[in-house]
Amino acid sequence: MDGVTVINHPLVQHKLSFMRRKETSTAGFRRLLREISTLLCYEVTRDLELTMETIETPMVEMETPVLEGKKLVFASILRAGNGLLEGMLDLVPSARVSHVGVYRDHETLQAVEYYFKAPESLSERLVIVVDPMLATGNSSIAAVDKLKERGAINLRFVCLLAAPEGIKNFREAHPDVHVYTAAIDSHLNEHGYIVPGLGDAGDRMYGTK
Ligand SMILES: O=P(O)(O)OC[C@H]1O[C@H](OP(=O)(O)OP(=O)(O)O)[C@H](O)[C@@H]1O
Ligand SMILES: O=c1cc[nH]c(=O)[nH]1
Ligand SMILES: [Mg+2]
Repeated sequence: MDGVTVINHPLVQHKLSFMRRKETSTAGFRRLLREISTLLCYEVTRDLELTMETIETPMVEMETPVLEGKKLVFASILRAGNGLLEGMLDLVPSARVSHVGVYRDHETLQAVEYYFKAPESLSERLVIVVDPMLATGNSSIAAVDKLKERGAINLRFVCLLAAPEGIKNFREAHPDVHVYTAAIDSHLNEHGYIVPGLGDAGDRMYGTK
């Protein structure tokens, strides 16, 4: 599918299967999400530009590659995005972080914004937006709208599960933003939940209902 990468690494698929199981505990779900996010981070950053830098090893001077440009930004869509954020920061500890507070109204399925904070100079940084679930796409579309409004121009979106409806809506709204997901599920049910899915990611992470 154009503009969408499915990350089918065996470890990602294995961990995702455990996250889907309804008997997986809150602690287990959180741990798996953190583990899986490091693998997703590895994939979403695999084509980052490098530049050569001169360093001295204990033996000699050498030219060696380092990441080019300003520190990247992880933009977490609250709350559930924080589960992906933590593992990504394990891998890229110097990244900047943006928090985008958006929840989905249960009746209308529209995104309701309640918080936004981002580092300076978004326009000069790669912004990797993270949220485990892409269902209708309303939340991620609203989050990317907001980040673009604040200057972001180079964005990628990473999730765990996507519904075909959400991918279509998101790609129509933001054709310039590549989507990375561990799986594309069958459909949305009448309440806007992904089927077969894994339930409500935020509730499963934090033990709320
Ligand atoms: O694509 P959509 O139809 O917008 O649905 C996906 C959104 O729903 C969930 O958040 P939720 O509203 O449950 O908020 P939470 O993370 O605080 O639980 C999920 O983490 C996404 O942000
Ligand atoms: O299946 C879904 C849909 C939206 N949000 C979730 O957490 N799960
Ligand atoms: Mg939720």
